[in-house]
Amino acid sequence: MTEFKEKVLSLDNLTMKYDNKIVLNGINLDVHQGEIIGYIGPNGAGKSTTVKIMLGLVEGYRGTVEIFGQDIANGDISYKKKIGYVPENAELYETLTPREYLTFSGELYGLDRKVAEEKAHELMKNFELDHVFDSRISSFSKGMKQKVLIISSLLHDPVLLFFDEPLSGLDANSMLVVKEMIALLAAQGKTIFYSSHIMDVVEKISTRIILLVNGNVVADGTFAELVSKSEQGSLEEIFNQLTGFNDHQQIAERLVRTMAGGSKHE
Ligand SMILES: Nc1ncnc2c1ncn2[C@@H]1O[C@H](COP(=O)(O)OP(=O)(O)OP(=O)(O)O)[C@@H](O)[C@H]1O
Repeated sequence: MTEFKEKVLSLDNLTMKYDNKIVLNGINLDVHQGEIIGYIGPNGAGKSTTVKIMLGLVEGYRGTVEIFGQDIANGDISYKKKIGYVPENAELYETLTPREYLTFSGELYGLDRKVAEEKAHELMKNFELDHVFDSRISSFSKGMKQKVLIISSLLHDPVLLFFDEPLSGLDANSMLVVKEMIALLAAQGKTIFYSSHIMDVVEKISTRIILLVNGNVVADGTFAELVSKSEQGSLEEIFNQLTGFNDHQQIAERLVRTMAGGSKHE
């Protein structure tokens, strides 16, 4: 594999509070070109907050965030042109068609209208969606909408991609395509920051895994390094161990007992 050395992003003592509650507790992180970072952690750990800060969507943090060697607080937002983002909860303009929506988002990133439209059509074909290029997005299934979002994040050929649960709603075949595409993009020197709760996918695609718990990085390394430190066989087991979670069985039993409580069938 080609080795890329350039530092793409750097977090130095990144700290964030909401109403005096610490959400990020001094994160230090350097990410280099070509890395696929699996950014994982329990619900509420601070993953989306980190990503939104890097995208310039959340302010009020402390510490320094550098992207492409530039402090994002310096007022120059041109770094965003080289970033692609698939948010977890996306807002699509559903009354538009993919032709309209994708051409518009391509133009926002500075592409020529015709180029954006042709590229969007080509990418839709790759996802076997060209037959609905002119249908309203509101009529699409969840997986079809997710594909439009992924296409929208790729149109301007970004060098840094943030994917938050990108496989959400995709069928098994489409998942394979996206996973393979991520590996190819990284091999070309693009950098991927991948957040997901699907541990076996993160385990397989990431070149480096970062586990965030209560706003602290508690593990950072390749899957093999994490396995050798924790003596666990899967990322799911490592996650359970490092988040101190081992009472899933009792919780499930409590849920099922509570569910039956007060029911007429008793
Ligand atoms: N705008 C906000 N105002 C107040 N608190 C917030 C805000 N956004 C996030 N938080 C809090 O910050 C913490 C971290 O949230 P964040 O969305 O970053 O977690 P996450 O790791 O992405 O979780 P999940 O896996 O559930 O998506 C949570 O306690 C959340 O309630």
